[in-house]
Amino acid sequence: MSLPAPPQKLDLTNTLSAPVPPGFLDQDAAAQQLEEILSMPPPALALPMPVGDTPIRLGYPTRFFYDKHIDKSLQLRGIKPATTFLDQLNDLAGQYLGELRTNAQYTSMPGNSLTLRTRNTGPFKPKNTGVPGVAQYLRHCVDFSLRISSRVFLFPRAPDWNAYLLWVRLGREGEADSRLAVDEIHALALPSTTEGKLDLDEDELLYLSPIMHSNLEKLQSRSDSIGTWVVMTPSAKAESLITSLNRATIPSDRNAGTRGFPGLPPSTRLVPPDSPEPAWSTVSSANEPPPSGWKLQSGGAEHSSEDILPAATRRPRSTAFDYGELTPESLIQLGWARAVETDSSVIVFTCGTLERIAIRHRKTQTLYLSDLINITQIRHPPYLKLQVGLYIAVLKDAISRLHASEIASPELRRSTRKRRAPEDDPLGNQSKRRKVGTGSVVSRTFERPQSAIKIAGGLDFMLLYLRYGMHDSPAPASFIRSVPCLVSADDPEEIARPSVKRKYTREECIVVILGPKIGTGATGIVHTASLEVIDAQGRTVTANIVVKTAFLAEQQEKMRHEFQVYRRLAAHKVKGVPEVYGIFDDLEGGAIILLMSHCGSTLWDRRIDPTRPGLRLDVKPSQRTRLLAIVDAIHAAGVRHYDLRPPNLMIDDGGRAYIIDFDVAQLDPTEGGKRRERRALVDLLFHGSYPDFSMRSPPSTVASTNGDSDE
Ligand SMILES: Nc1ncnc2c1ncn2[C@@H]1O[C@H](COP(=O)(O)OP(=O)(O)OP(=O)(O)O)[C@@H](O)[C@H]1O
Repeated sequence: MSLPAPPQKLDLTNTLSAPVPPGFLDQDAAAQQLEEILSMPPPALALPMPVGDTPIRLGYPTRFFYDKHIDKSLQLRGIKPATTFLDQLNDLAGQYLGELRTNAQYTSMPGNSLTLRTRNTGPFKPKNTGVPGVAQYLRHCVDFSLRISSRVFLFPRAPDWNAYLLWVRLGREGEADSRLAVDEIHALALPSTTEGKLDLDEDELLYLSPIMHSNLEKLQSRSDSIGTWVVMTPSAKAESLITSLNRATIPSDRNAGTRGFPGLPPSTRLVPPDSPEPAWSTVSSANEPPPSGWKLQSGGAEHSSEDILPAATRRPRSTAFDYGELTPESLIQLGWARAVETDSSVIVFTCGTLERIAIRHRKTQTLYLSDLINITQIRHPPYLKLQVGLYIAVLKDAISRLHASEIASPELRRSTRKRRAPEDDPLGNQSKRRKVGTGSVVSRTFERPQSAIKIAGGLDFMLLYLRYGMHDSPAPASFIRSVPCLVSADDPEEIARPSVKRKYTREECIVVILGPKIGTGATGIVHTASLEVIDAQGRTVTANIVVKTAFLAEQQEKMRHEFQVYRRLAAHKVKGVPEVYGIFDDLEGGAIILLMSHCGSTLWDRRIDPTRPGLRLDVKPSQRTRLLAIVDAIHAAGVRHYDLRPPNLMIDDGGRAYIIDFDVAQLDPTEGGKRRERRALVDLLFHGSYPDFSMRSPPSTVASTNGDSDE
């Protein structure tokens, strides 16, 4: 069987010239034929067996760490059935298809264009294994549904059935974790240009109403995707999870376990509205009045007491993230968290054989679950028609919510954003953040506050709060120091592994408040953060820092190796690399974090005219000289970096240059290796020449210590 074509844009070139005049085509016969096409059962999925012996797990991805810190006003509070939802989707599809016939908009028999896969030729065998294979299968199955919903909802006057809507995996998240049998970031998307604008050509514009055009542009500027699809590989376990979703309860322990922690000043959050005219009646029949617009809610932690009780009093056996088994509860939590992050109203749980559709009602923080769908067997309504109704419902909901938020929050209309950066507020809201911590204790002396970093260097216990996007920790995570601060420790060679106390006072705690992500790499996710401690005079002193988080065992191994390299550099007093304030371990396991100084932005992000071929770096002569001096100092300390690329060369706000990212660096390299590395840096800085600008980090050679092996 032929593989599915990649998602196409509307191609009207062959059809523009010769639409059949209305009246010449039997509209009833055309509508009947389309119904027949939509009644075809999808083929069964024959997923190839994975090669090799990497076990794949139905576990919660590492995002679990972040999902424990969702703002209370956005968390799931209830689960209810939506037993009529599938019929409603069927009716919605029927309504739009009916309009096509009533308006005599069939210009050819649908079967002429939609014949490609109408014959049942046995099971569908995707090329890929695992979740990508299931995604390929689903894309194949719903190709007609995408074309038909594009036509009836967006281009009813177009003469043919080309797909405009896309069903995709969100690119910004990078590769899926190939060890997991679940991936929860598939969505519906509108095609966009490389500049992040709506991708519409002249022919498409011809058939798009000006109102719909403006709606789509606004939608595109808000978000690059709509809806949340949680895709699993088919198995008895996955089927049982989807089947038993309706019996899931809300877990009571889904936040970090720290108790008695200090509350942060409340932040004001704009909670986005539900649609005032939902495409589904299931939810509006709830007793609550429909929301009228954007609503302010206060978030922030609520507890406060003298003693802070850590989440655990012993270090975890392993700090590495352990996927664990998915349960119906955690599967729902996974879908809900992604829906909050992408501001989706619809969540589809699918494993290529069974499926459930869920609606997220924001106001009541409730998830409404449809009846179970058997993809190949469901006849009433048929699967393909159900999908047409679903895509229309998702679009209608997104557009209606767009209007509701515009009425209540006119400044959102002025959005000129081209493409949402990964960490832009996914709610599209302008959460007002107060500067945290300063002034909470009134100073009575004129002494200079002690440096926050110096004080933090002497403390072992840390409370980690998340405060950006959908995050506002209901409870902070408890972390314990596992290596010393390289700036203030008397003897950074000493590995300090403090034990965990039963309770801590506020003065004994470092408070770190994570802000948005600024980078991701092989080691982990990097955030800006604010660090706060109390000085000897009782004043709160703060510092802006950067925090790198590592979850999986191999990431943590890299991070600990990176720390050893920084320790060597600190011992040789090398300047021009990040100051490192220690690694801390999550007392509930699953994460370690490295605290370091902020070194500005990368030369890669600062390159001149990235649209033109060739690398043109924005680097001043004095910065070049400093970068070369830094690499000389690094080499003199007996370290070879091994990854001197533009994303690892930084310039801070004061114009000072830095070199970061030592996770693949090697100790005690050969002299020849150091010379070659310096020459490569000269080539990069003076000639913009570099082997492959899109190259990722070379594979880690952490175990070896004298590597010249990559040359
Ligand atoms: N100290 C810092 N100051 C400012 N930004 C930083 C700092 N450390 C990291 N970043 C940002 O985070 C990104 C990823 O960090 P880093 O390269 O250290 O991570 P990694 O996981 O080791 O990546 P790689 O896959 O390249 O080895 C950097 O490109 C940079 O944008």
